Amino acid sequence: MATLPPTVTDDAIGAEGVELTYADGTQAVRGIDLTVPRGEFFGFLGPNGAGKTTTIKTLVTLLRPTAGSITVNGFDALREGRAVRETVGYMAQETSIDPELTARENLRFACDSYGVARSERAERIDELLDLVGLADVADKRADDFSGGMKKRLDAATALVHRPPLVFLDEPTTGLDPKARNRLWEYFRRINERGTTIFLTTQYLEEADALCERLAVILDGEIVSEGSPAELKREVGGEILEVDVDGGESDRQAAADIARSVDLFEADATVDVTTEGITVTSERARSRGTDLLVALRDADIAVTGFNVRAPTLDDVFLAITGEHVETEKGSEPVDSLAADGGTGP
Ligand SMILES: Nc1ncnc2c1ncn2[C@@H]1O[C@H](COP(=O)(O)OP(=O)(O)OP(=O)(O)O)[C@@H](O)[C@H]1O
Repeated sequence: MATLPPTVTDDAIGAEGVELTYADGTQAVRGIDLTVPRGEFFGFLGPNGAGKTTTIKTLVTLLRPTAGSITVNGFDALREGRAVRETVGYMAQETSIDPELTARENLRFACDSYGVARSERAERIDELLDLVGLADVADKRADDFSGGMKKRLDAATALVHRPPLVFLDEPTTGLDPKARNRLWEYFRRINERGTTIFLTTQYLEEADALCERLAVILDGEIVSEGSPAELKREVGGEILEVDVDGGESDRQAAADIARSVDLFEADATVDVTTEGITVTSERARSRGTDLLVALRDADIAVTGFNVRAPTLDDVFLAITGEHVETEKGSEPVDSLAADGGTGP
């Protein structure tokens, strides 16, 4: 591991009142307080443009905050930027690997950049190739790799100096589920070795599967924080989904009935969806059939009915008023076949 100062706190990241306003006046980050304990797998969620990447860039000292204080691995990000950079790994959204070089050469180059001692390089590189399942293709050019393999190599280059804290900015965007799952395995493994992980992702099931704790950022401010289970509890009950035959006016009429009948608590939420309505309520399960009766009495044809526990997507919807956008309009860059066959 990279050397930490002798008087480190138990926190990998401590940020207070951090603000970042770009030169054109865009207030991307507006007063963020954040604590990430050492060893935690932490997730940072938010819609596009909410300020996730800007926050990461201030934490890794690529951007200087307009206000506030940041401590990373016990170092002051404003006064000890170099020490911060030496003790963190950063996997940016844009790949940092050189397609002309082999996997091994890319890692050698990263060792050079991070000043890894020559005597340690060969062993370190072999260990990382093994960790991310690229040992078999170590001497092939990265250009021939699938999207998933490139991302794994990219993650490995962020780890050559054995940083105790790694920032992963949307590391699985555009990958198919199989390649994504494979990366999750490696991230879990890195975390189990004691590395603190700060992850941003647009895939809520990814955050749910990996993260011990999450913060949601909206318009440059953290609006919610907690474990995935805590955030789901905040949604307030279960989700009753009712599919309704007919058009928008029928769905609207169904929603009006759900709001007017005395079945659900006052703060239950009723939303119109493309298929019908959803009711988020502590009584979703116990009063669901009563709602069906009320809808039938109003001559509204119900074609489907389901009660389920909230997901992080429901959390996101409740907090931001929108579902998470996933692919940003792009096709997955990976394919099942292209990612197979290497590593464990
Ligand atoms: N160099 C820049 N100059 C001016 N404004 C910027 C710059 N970079 C980002 N922004 C703006 O700052 C805000 C936050 O952007 P940021 O990239 O941090 O969000 P994000 O949550 O990471 O979004 P995404 O998921 O799309 O990457 C946005 O309004 C964005 O347009």
